[in-house]
Amino acid sequence: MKFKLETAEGLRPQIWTIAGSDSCAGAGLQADLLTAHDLEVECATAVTAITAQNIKGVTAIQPSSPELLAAQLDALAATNPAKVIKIGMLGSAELVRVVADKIATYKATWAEPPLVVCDPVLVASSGANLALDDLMQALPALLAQTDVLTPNASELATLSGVALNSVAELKQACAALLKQGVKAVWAKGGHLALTPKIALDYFTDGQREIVLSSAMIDAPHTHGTGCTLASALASALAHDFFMEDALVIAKAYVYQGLKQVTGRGNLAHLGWPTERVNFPRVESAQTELGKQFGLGESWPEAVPFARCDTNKLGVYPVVDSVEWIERLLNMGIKTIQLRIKDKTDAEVEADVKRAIDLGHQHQARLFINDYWQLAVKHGAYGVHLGQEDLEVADLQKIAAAGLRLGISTHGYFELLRASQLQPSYIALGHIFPTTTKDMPSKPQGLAKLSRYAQLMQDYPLVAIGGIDLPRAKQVWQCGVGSVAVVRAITEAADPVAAVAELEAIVSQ
Ligand SMILES: Cc1ncc(COP(=O)(O)OP(=O)(O)O)c(N)n1
Ligand SMILES: Cc1ncsc1CCOP(=O)(O)O
Ligand SMILES: [Mg+2]
Repeated sequence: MKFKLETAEGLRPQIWTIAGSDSCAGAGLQADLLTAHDLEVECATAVTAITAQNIKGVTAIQPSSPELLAAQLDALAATNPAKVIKIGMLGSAELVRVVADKIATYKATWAEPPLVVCDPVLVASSGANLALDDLMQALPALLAQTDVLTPNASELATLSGVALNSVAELKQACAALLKQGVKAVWAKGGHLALTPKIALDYFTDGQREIVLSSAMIDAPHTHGTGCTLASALASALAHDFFMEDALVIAKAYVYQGLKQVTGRGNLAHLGWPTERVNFPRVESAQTELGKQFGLGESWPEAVPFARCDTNKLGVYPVVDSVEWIERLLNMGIKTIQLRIKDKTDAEVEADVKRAIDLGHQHQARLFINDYWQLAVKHGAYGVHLGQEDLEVADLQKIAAAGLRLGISTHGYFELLRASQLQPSYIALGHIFPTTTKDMPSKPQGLAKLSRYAQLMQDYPLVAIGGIDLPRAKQVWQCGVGSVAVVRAITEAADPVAAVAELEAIVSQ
């Protein structure tokens, strides 16, 4: 079942597009509206220009007056404050100044300052040059208000003054824009000569670098891809996805649309992306492209792990003592985890060994959290590791010993990156608020969970975090194969009844 992505008030989040009208509706505000609708946000518009164009090019432009643009923005600000503002074509320096001034005010005065995604439409993908010299001069004021800039190769080269003949120059160009006050740059590689067969995108905010790749699609037309990508990014950010998640959603949305460019040459708008083939590959320090980009973040190499004997791992208690392991195995639990925190190997070894032995006796899938060396040493069914654990664990050893591996993930990006390691299961969390573990992020909720489950429907998936008995049914309806719980069992007045109730839910 797919749950709706909506605000606490039951509304679609609000975004704005400040953009030009494209008469053929493949790009500009028309593309933004179609994208926003597909990605389940409400999109208000402030029109910067009316253009006459088709996929062959732009034949006329009539910019809005600065007063008219300002009036549109004032009208929207009064009743529809935006969570994210997407900026597209701004036909003149005066309009750039109006937008930069207004956004500076919103950022300074709104209770929830908007995020700004700016697609610097200097050259449309159809080839028409919409840039004006004085527009370039006005741009720095807008760049200073921009959270993510989404230039294509030629826009990036023009704005930074750096030719893009190498990875080093691409990075240099992005660094130059960060210096101008842009918080992050997402350089779109669709037109990059560096990797002709791969549509490669490079994101940096000066702290982290993300490289996403997809096979290049030989589409007859790419009109509107830039606008669509930026508005898809804005839409995903409006749903509170992390930046890295929003990037992969946007790239997948454009990719699926490009595969089905319409007979008239416009990108297709096909709804929320759900098919894994349309999602990009996440490059890492170990991959060919990752090496080319000098990605530093340590990330393990992919190794094939033993598979779980089922995709439906069912009720999955996560407990911190051998006593609980024994009690629950005696109740018939078949998937279980020993999760002891903050002790030395020597302190936990006896408990780990005892739990593993009990797992074998009951023919249960016994996972050890964190202590992977002890799990290997004593032959556990599997190991559970989080994102940070992956940076230090030796996955080759875990795989070579025939243990299963479960990995924690917290969104699309981590899910895709984890799936590239082909673990035995993937955990998705935290779904609801929890007091059991300090979580740096917000709970994911059912709407996001149902989308992850749809994307990875052939994979053993485990949902975790704040799942109590009343919520377990809805979590199960999202399509996961397992419900992992701590307090729902350990703090239940009657743990036997709680297990029975959970078992009844997962057998539906
Ligand atoms: C099934 C399952 N999912 C997630 C976790 C959390 O693992 P991790 O992120 O490594 O955090 P700690 O549990 O180690 O605090 C888990 N243990 N089990
Ligand atoms: C270990 C862990 N990882 C993500 S949430 C969580 C704790 C889940 O505990 P509870 O079921 O009591 O909310
Ligand atoms: Mg851990």
